[in-house]
Amino acid sequence: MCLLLGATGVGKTLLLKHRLQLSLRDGVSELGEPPVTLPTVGTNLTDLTLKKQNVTVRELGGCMGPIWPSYYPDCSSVIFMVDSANITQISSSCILLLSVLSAEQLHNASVLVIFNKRDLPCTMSLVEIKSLFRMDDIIASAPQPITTLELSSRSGQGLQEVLDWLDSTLKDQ
Ligand SMILES: Nc1nc2c(ncn2[C@@H]2O[C@H](COP(=O)(O)OP(=O)(O)OP(=O)(O)O)[C@@H](O)[C@H]2O)c(=O)[nH]1
Ligand SMILES: [Mg+2]
Repeated sequence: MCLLLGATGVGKTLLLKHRLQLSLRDGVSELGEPPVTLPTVGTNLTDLTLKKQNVTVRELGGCMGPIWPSYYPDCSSVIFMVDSANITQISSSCILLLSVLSAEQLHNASVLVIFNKRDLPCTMSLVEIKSLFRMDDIIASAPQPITTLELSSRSGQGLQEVLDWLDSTLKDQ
């Protein structure tokens, strides 16, 4: 089980329900305009078939933060999403990420941090965002292996890298 976590509105549902599944079926270039999504009150469960291996991804809505830990026991990998265009949410996202990384039950999980919404104009560069996040310090001190990626769930740019990461976590198991 892979958990898809992140503050509300960062783009988890768009990625899981309308991008990962579709791109596996039709290819990354055939995505089209994104449909409207609603805030997830609860969880979204999706099975993905990657190069003949299956992985179940569970999105936990941002508003479910207080009960995220009850889903940690079955989890072998974590995708943590950040809205890199929402500068006011950066510090709270950073605190959320630190609390996820410090959870004992997730110490053996592989972690992917996605900086989403890279299509929006006037966003900071990835270098600036990572420095606000103190990403290098986080990677150096966390017990988990952490990978970072840039993504636009809207355009699909970066989706293939997310699929490749998911595939690599399955091979490691
Ligand atoms: N421009 C742009 N908008 C995006 C992108 N990803 C998601 N969005 C938009 O952001 C809004 C929130 O997306 P959701 O997928 O519902 O967010 P969520 O993380 O599932 O939110 P919760 O379920 O409340 O935790 C929607 O209007 C999406 O279309 C992106 O890469 N670029
Ligand atoms: Mg959602």
